Amino acid sequence: MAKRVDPVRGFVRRGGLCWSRDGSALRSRGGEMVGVGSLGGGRRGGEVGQWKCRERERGGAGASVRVGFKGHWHRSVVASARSSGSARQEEVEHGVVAEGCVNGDAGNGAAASSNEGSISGLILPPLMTVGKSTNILWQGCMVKREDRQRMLNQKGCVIWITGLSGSGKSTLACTLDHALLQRGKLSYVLDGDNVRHGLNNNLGFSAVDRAENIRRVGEVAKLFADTGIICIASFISPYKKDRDACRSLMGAGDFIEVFMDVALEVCEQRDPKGLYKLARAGKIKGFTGVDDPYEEPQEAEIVMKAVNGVYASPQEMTVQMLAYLEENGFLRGD
Ligand SMILES: Nc1ncnc2c1ncn2[C@@H]1O[C@H](COP(=O)(O)OS(=O)(=O)O)[C@@H](OP(=O)(O)O)[C@H]1O
Ligand SMILES: Nc1ncnc2c1ncn2[C@@H]1O[C@H](COP(=O)(O)OP(=O)(O)O)[C@@H](O)[C@H]1O
Repeated sequence: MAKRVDPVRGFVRRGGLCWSRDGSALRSRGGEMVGVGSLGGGRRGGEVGQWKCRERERGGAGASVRVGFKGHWHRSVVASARSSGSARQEEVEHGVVAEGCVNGDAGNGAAASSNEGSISGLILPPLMTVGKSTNILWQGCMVKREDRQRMLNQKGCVIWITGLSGSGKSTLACTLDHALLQRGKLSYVLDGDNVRHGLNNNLGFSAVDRAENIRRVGEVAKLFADTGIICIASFISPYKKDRDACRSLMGAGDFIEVFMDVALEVCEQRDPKGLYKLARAGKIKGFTGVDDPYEEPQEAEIVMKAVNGVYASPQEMTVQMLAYLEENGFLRGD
C-alpha cells in the first residue's frame, strides 16, 4: 500500500487511514472515530508510550488501532480487540516523533507553521512552530468542552469587563460571580490587581507590559472558558488591539465585552484607593485617564452607562448580565 504525505492534513495517509485535523486524534476515511484513550487487550507496539486512538472501520468489523507516544509512534491494526467478525489486517508503520505525541493538529487556532514530511524514510508528524516554541504538537484529549459543559449545565465564556480605575469593574465582577454561584453556576473572577500579585507580577504599566498582561489573561480566560466556566475578567485593558486580540482567541459569541462607561470625574471622585490623588500629585506616572490613554470600546456587547446622570447599582447591572447570559444560552449545558 503506497504511503504519501497528505498535503492538506499534514501527515501520512495510508490506505483508508489518515491523521485528523480536529485536534482529537486520528480518523479513518469513511470510518467511525471511536476516540482517544487506552486500549485494553490490544497490541501495543514499541516502547512504553501512550495510546492515542482507537478507530473502527466502517461496518465495525475490525478494530483498527493507532498508537502514538513520545519518541516513537506506531500503527497497526489489531485483529482481536473488542470487535466481532473479520478484522482487517494491515501492515505496521513505524515513525519517529521528536519530542511530541502524535496527535493531529493544533486545536487552538494559533498561527503556526508545520514541519511535516519524511526524512530518510522516517515518517514525521506535523510538528509545529508557534512563536518561539519549536517542534511542538497539539495534545488532544478524550474529554471535550461539550462534555464538561453538559456536566456543569452551562456554557463556558469570557465576560471581559473594561473601564477606568474606579469605574466599578471589580464590584460588578464579584457581584455577578456571587449571583451565578447562587444559581448553581460556576464562574471565576480574574482581576487585574489579583493577577498582578502572581502570574503577572513581573509586569508594570507601560503599553508593552499592559499588552503582555492582557495577552496572558486572555489565554488564561480562554482556558477557563474551555473548562466550561464563566470567566469574568476585570481589567482596565486600555488598548483596543489588546482586547480585540483576546476576543479573537474565542469562538463567536463567547467573548462578551462589557464597557464600564463611567466618566473620569466620577471615577476620580470615588477613588477608593487614593490612586487618582497620587497620580494628580505626580506620584504615580502613566496612570490611566490621567496621563495614560484609555481607548473606549466602540462595539462592546454591553455598555454600562449613566441614564439621566444616574449610574445603575452593581445589583442592577448584575441582573442585566444574568439576562444576557440566559438569553444567549450560557446558563444551559445542551
Ligand atoms: N499606572 C496605573 N494605571 C492604571 N492602574 C494602575 C496603575 N498603577 C497601579 N494601578 C492599579 O492596577 C490596577 C489595574 O491593573 P490592570 O491589570 O487591570 O491594568 S491594565 O489592564 O494592564 O491596564 C488598577 O486597579 P483598578 O482600580 O481595579 O482598575 C490600579 O489599582
Ligand atoms: N455601580 C456603582 N455605583 C456606585 N459606586 C460604585 C458602583 N460600582 C462600584 N462602586 C464603587 O466605586 C469604587 C470603585 O469600584 P471598583 O469596583 O473597585 O472599581 P474598579 O475595579 O473599576 O477600579 C468602589 O468604592 C465601589 O464601591
